[in-house]
Amino acid sequence: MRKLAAGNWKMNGTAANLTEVTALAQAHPTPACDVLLCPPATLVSRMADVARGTAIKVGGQDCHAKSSGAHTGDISAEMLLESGASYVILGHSERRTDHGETDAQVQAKAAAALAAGLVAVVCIGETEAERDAGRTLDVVGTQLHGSVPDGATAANLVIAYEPVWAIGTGRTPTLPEIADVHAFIRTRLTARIGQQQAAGVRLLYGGSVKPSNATEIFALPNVDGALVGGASLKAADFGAIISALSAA
Ligand SMILES: O=C(CO)COP(=O)(O)O
Repeated sequence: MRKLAAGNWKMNGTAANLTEVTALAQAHPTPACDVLLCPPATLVSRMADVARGTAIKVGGQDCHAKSSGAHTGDISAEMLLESGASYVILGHSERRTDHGETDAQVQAKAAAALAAGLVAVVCIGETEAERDAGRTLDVVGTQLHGSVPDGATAANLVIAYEPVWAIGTGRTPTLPEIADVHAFIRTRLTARIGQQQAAGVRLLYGGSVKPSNATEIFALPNVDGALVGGASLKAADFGAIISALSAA
């Protein structure tokens, strides 16, 4: 499978930051992995223009489950596609927290993304309290089961395991802990969509991935890339992560 280095710019970036995309494309003209950047919705179209003809793919950070209608402030999967996106992040823990998104809503959004022809990057992960209570696999399994839509395949689904307590904190699980959760996700995905498809779904780790820890994380079995927040904003940092993944 072709691995995936995905950047989530979250609510960061204006047109001035698109110089980072140009720099990244120049530094990595033919990466040995897929490269994705997900800017705020306001920048999707312009980033897609900048990235056209390069190895960089562009994605959204959320979409509505419906393709159009009276939903002020929302955007649909079809709109993202038309803007030049080929991926969309769904069910990020910040969406689940800030907007109360449930597994059922994430699943409906993911179904809409697949129907529109986007690749859905479905995010799952436990809180610190859930990990401390020994409930990590229980929580991750429930989120996975509830969030993956029917019709998901290796080609249209990516899963990002992002422990909530590791996001933006500089803390990460231990390497064996990451490997355990990823193996569990692969097993559960196999039960959900079958061995052939599940084997090809990219499982990303996310949460405080940096150039300094990327190589050891990418060496783990069932880690097929990363979903990177803060370190995706600068071409130098994200480029180093792309190099680490390309070498893995
Ligand atoms: O939430 C994340 C990516 O979606 C991870 O963010 P950080 O890499 O900033 O910890």
